[in-house]
Amino acid sequence: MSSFLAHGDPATLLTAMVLIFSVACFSWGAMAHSKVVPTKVSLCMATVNILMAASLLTLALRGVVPDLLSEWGSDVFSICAMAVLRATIPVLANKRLAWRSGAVISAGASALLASRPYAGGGMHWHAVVVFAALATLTLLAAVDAWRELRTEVKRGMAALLSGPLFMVCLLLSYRLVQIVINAEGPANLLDTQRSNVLFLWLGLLMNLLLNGTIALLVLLQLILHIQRLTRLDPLTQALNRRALQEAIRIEHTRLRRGKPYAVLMIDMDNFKHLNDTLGHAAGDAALKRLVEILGDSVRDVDHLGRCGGEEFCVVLPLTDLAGATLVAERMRYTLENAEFIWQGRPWPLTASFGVAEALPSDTSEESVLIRADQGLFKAKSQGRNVVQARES
Ligand SMILES: Nc1nc2c(ncn2[C@@H]2O[C@H](COP(=O)(O)OP(=O)(O)OP(=O)(O)O)[C@@H](O)[C@H]2O)c(=O)[nH]1
Repeated sequence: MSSFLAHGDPATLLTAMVLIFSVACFSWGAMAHSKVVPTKVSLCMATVNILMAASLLTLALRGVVPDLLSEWGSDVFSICAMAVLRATIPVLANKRLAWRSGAVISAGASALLASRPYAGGGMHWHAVVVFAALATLTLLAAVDAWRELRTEVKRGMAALLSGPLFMVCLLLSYRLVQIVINAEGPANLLDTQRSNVLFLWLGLLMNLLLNGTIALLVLLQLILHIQRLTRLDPLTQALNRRALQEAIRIEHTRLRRGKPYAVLMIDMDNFKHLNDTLGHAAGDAALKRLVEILGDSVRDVDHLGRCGGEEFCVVLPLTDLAGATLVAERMRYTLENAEFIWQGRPWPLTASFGVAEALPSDTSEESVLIRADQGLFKAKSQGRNVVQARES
């Protein structure tokens, strides 16, 4: 394989790379125009490809224009391209551009590159600086991608999706080590030596990997976004009724394998009065505040959802009645003592809670929900702002 890849004309390979960058740039530009993909991401990726193509094209001007414009320009373009790519990764997770580290590394590397002349054996020093900067920037991008992905998908999937970026980083580090160890070795991309041609082939693969990985990450974000839209209540961002039903069904299947669960039914007290006094917008804000407060009392494995109106439900896996009652009591207390201010006017928020645990005799999740509902009804009839547990 490596002997096959070692064949090839560097100029042809570089031309192929420029073509790939141009096509990729056009595709990202088209996506930015269509607004299917977040515009910032597509524009950044179009910029990455323009800069990479510019880096290779500037190299072709060697001998025609002064060194500063050809070699130095080419190096700086490639470093800037990777800096933009690194900055783009957090944008995929709807965060801000991470441009600072890229700007510092690009500026530092550009200054170092300009500090020594390219002519007369200076090539080696410059290659070390370029590959060190590129490898560092790719590592930062890969770590960022891994970190963002870990919060959204399983560990294996995160490794698979951020893997190509780590691979590119390894490739660049390999090239760096090769240059450092072999001080006389080829540091010029137009060199026809076997190791350089092999590196160019890998570089071609690297281009495809970089663009392909980012396209895949964009696709993943779109899928996760659609999933969020179908699973979340648009007002409160708690789970919607359908997602809640699915969660309870799954927990009920686990009950048959000896894994208990409990359910809390929660209803905000005197919500109609709040709506009638402060207005519908205040009611909406109160629902959001309620979810915020309840959300602080649940674990990552719990499922908090909105059943409709001002009624909510929490599914607590691996929890018995006593544990669920404690959680409900903590929620009730926190809500009662939390602040809700609407247009400068404080308003007390309280809720009533019905608690039930799943019993081995429950043929379906419906029985658990009915008991939790009965507990809630009792809590309301006891004067509200109360937790009521139903044993059976
Ligand atoms: N602002 C707002 N109000 C809603 C929403 N969904 C339902 N409501 C209102 O919530 C109110 C529910 O009133 P009730 O069922 O009488 O409940 P309550 O006033 O809390 O009474 P208790 O539960 O007995 O304490 C109704 O006025 C609904 O119009 C919503 O999404 N936003």
